[in-house]
Amino acid sequence: MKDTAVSRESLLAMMQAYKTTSLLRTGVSMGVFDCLAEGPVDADTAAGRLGADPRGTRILLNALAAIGLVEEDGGRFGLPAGADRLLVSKSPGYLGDMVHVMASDWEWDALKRLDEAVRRGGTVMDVHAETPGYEYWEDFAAYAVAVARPTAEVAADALASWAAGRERLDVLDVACGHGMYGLTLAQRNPQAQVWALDWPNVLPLTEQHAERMGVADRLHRLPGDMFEVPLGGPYDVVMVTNVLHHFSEEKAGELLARLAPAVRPDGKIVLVGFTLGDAPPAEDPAPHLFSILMLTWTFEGEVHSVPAYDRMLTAAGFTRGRRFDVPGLAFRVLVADRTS
Ligand SMILES: C[S@@+](CC[C@H](N)C(=O)[O-])C[C@H]1O[C@@H](n2cnc3c(N)ncnc32)[C@H](O)[C@@H]1O
Repeated sequence: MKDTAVSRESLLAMMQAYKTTSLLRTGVSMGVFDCLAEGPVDADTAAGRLGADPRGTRILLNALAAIGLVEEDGGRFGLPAGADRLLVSKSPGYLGDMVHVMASDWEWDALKRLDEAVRRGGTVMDVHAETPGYEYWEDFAAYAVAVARPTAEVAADALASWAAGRERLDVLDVACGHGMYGLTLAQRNPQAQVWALDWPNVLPLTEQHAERMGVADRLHRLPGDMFEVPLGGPYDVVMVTNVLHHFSEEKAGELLARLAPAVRPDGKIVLVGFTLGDAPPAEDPAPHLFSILMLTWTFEGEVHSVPAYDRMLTAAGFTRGRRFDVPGLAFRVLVADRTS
């Protein structure tokens, strides 16, 4: 049986977990893993390549070795299995960019004020996830692709046979960020046209991804507030991914009700997000840890349950969602049809 007792060791590890985060973030941002990608080197050589101080580099490399992100052997430092695939920027499985999101000052500064957010029951930040044009969303759009792409593939798979039979596939990607959800549909379906809705400061990033994915000629911009901007349409697919948890169930439901008339009668809505299940928090930690970020960073946001999503969907005029899991990630994809 798993030992769940709180121990001195577990508490001391928790108190210092931020050091691990800082080491990973520094290793990525200074290019340490790229510098070691060609093979092991000593600290002085690494310092020369990084343009950093030899003493600072030696201390950093030994600390990275202490947490297993680098291997040390006789004073030479190299990459262990996994780091070569996940932390070297040229690798197709590169995950390092996510430090600019998950280990960013934006998130850390918000979490420093968790106690105040708990007392108030929502954000105390002057600038936060609901601030129009928040700069964090530019970093998110630039760097969160590695996690979004596999989830977008699951969503595209879920729609594949239905989409293939359609002459048109007009897609509205609401709060699109990087745009991976709509852009993946465009890559898979040559008839697809994608309308990308987000704040004006984010859409240039979406356009860059569209260029890279070869679908920029089928991307259209809808800059503005998703609660106010004219939606155009109607659309065959409306995608609302990883944004409803910014709001209470009531406000998220209002957004879905606003979007519903923009969906063609035989169209579909696709939701993506963490979902809260019935398992105790210790058995399914991801949604609870994510809700902590929402508490510090939004007025009323938190992770919703699948029944809550179904309530919002049916109240807005959709069927309940068909649920698809994403291998290795805690996201769920929900696909629903219009009923009215
Ligand atoms: C967590 S990101 C989700 C991005 C993408 N849909 C995904 O699934 O990864 C939230 C996005 O919502 C956008 N956003 C937040 N509030 C918005 C609003 N009121 N109107 C338009 N976009 C908004 C942000 O700019 C950001 O790009």
